[in-house]
Amino acid sequence: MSEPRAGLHTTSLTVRYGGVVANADISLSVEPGQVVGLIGPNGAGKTTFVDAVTGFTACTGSVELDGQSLDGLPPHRRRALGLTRTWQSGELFGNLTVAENILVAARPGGAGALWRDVFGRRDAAGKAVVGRALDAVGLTGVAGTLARDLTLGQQKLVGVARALAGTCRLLLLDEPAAGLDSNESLEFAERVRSIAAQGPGVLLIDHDMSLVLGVCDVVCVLEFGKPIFTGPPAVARTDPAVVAAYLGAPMETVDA
Ligand SMILES: Nc1ncnc2c1ncn2[C@@H]1O[C@H](COP(=O)(O)OP(=O)(O)OP(=O)(O)O)[C@@H](O)[C@H]1O
Repeated sequence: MSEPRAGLHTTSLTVRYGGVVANADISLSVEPGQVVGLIGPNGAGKTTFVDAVTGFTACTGSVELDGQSLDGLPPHRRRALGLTRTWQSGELFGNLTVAENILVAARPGGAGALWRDVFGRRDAAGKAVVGRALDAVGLTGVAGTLARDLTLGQQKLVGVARALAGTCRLLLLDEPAAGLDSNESLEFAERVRSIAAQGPGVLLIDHDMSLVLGVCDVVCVLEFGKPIFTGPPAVARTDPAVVAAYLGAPMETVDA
């Protein structure tokens, strides 16, 4: 018998919203430790793909994580298996601390545990979860800060920390760099690489092409829900179909 395939694998994933085919026959893999970019024009189907993989929207085809089929599982079961995501809109609770924001998403143990967390009686296990998640995104000393008092860049990182807390085998980042300046974006790229180096595969959606083409091992380009290119960023930069559909002009490679 063959070994189960590690990582995320979709086969012929298709999503229809009425007459709109938002994802058409997408077969994509994200291996452990790999950063894969999913790019394309507005409305190309990127968020739909993340919604389908994470179980928030119905699809046909199949989704597999570390050899296990996720088909038919609700979002919380997929999350428990280590499939985690961020959302396009800033989803932090501004009037909770960073630690509380992380714990409300990651904390097993039901309402009693959550109640203790929110009212400050966090146990050692909860503190360790928060500490590990913040370390992974390089944020220190902010656990007790209210989320609304963080910079936008820090808020984005806390969103990622929240997705990493608990079990994370595959991280899906939906436009995590929107609103970041170029320095914050560079710093964010380093964080993405270091997260992948610790094990989980990362699927990155963003319109910041310097970030995506600089950080990803592979990019998949969608147009009208269909993959038109899957391959190395260096090739995507000048691929005629990618240039015509999305980039507008070939992109120069910039040495770090
Ligand atoms: N819930 C929905 N109901 C109906 N149509 C939808 C729904 N969500 C998305 N769509 C449509 O599906 C297509 C893909 O949208 P999607 O949001 O996945 O694109 P996107 O590539 O993420 O765009 P953006 O870069 O603007 O975030 C679009 O035509 C969109 O209008």
